[in-house]
Amino acid sequence: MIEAVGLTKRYGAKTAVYNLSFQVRPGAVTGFLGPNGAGKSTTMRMILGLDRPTSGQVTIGGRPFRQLPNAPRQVGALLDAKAVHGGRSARNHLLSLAQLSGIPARRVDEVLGVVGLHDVAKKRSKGFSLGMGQRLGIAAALLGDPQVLLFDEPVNGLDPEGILWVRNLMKQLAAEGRTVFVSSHLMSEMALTADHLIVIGRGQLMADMSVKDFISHNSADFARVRTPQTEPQQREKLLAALTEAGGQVLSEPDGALRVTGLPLPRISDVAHEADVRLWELSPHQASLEEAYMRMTQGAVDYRSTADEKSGLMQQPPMGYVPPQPQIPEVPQQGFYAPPPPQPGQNPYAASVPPAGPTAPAAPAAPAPPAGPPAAAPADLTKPEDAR
Ligand SMILES: Nc1ncnc2c1ncn2[C@@H]1O[C@H](COP(=O)(O)OP(=O)(O)OP(=O)(O)O)[C@@H](O)[C@H]1O
Repeated sequence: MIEAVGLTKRYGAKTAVYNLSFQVRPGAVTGFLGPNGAGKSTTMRMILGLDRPTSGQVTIGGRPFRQLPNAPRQVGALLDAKAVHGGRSARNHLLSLAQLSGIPARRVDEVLGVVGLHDVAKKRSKGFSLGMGQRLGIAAALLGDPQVLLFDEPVNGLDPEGILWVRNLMKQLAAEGRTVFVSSHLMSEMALTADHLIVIGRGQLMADMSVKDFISHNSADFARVRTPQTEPQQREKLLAALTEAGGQVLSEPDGALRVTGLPLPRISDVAHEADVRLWELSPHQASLEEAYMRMTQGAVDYRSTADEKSGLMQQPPMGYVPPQPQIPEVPQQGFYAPPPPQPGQNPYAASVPPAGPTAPAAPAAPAPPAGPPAAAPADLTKPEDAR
């Protein structure tokens, strides 16, 4: 087991890891998640005795790494796949590591086979692709057949087949009773690989729970509700009415309201009672990636801004009509989100047929008036919120 207690690391004025306490247990894959710069690599380096904590401590099986007898036989790690002497062949690189730890040479051939590098074992590693380098790093971690394994972003640079291979390897190592600690910044990958999650942001613990719990806490259903953009007071009225009715209401960046805790028919009733017109009422399910981003959004170091293309914008040619998004028709039982109407149009005169198996066929809708079609965002008819 890996155990961190009050782990803190400062580099001058920069606090990379702050007061981090967690346990990584054997027999499970524990995902270590956090955005870029969250402190994952720093934590891993401290676990491996490569960086000294400013305060706190971290132990493996009750001892700091540097006090473990024959540590390479107990702990294997992939930290930086590029930390290889490029002039050496894959086999020679592993052989030199094996000799340092008293590991027999035949083990080198075994691990080369496990990671699929047998055929290129004699090639110099400087010619290796990123994915091959990752495989070589994983081979080095497996060399001593250790009980504790740490992998820092092991799927970086791997193709889909390689990613699946790493995923299965992690699971297999955990099923053999080993402690497997794997960092990533991708929630989607960890949801498929890990049993347990430790999430950090700006060096601090944000979540420590099983993947199952993370999913059940964070993939709740919610409704998106939109009122006419031209009448902001309607939105405020609805927000107050929904809160009063017991809903939890959050504002979305595009002005819509995200409502949890109230079923869609109740939201419709509340809006009707408050005399608020709705332009959208649609069911959604929060994705795990989104839940993770919400959790860590205040802890992101690098944020992009919109590219204003100062002085570089080209005028579209005369007569250019921008392509309109194709909106797939995904019927939602009983609900649909009509596109925002154009000024002067009736928002409910759209040609969407009523949903439900017994609904009569809708009469053919009249052709829309000439002019630009309504710019409906593609998410309006999606069952899940993919943004
Ligand atoms: N040697 C160092 N000197 C100064 N600052 C450092 C040093 N190492 C890391 N940091 C800073 O500490 C913070 C945490 O870095 P770290 O590499 O641990 O994050 P990470 O979660 O592994 O990020 P990434 O996913 O981008 O690799 C960052 O702000 C980084 O700039």
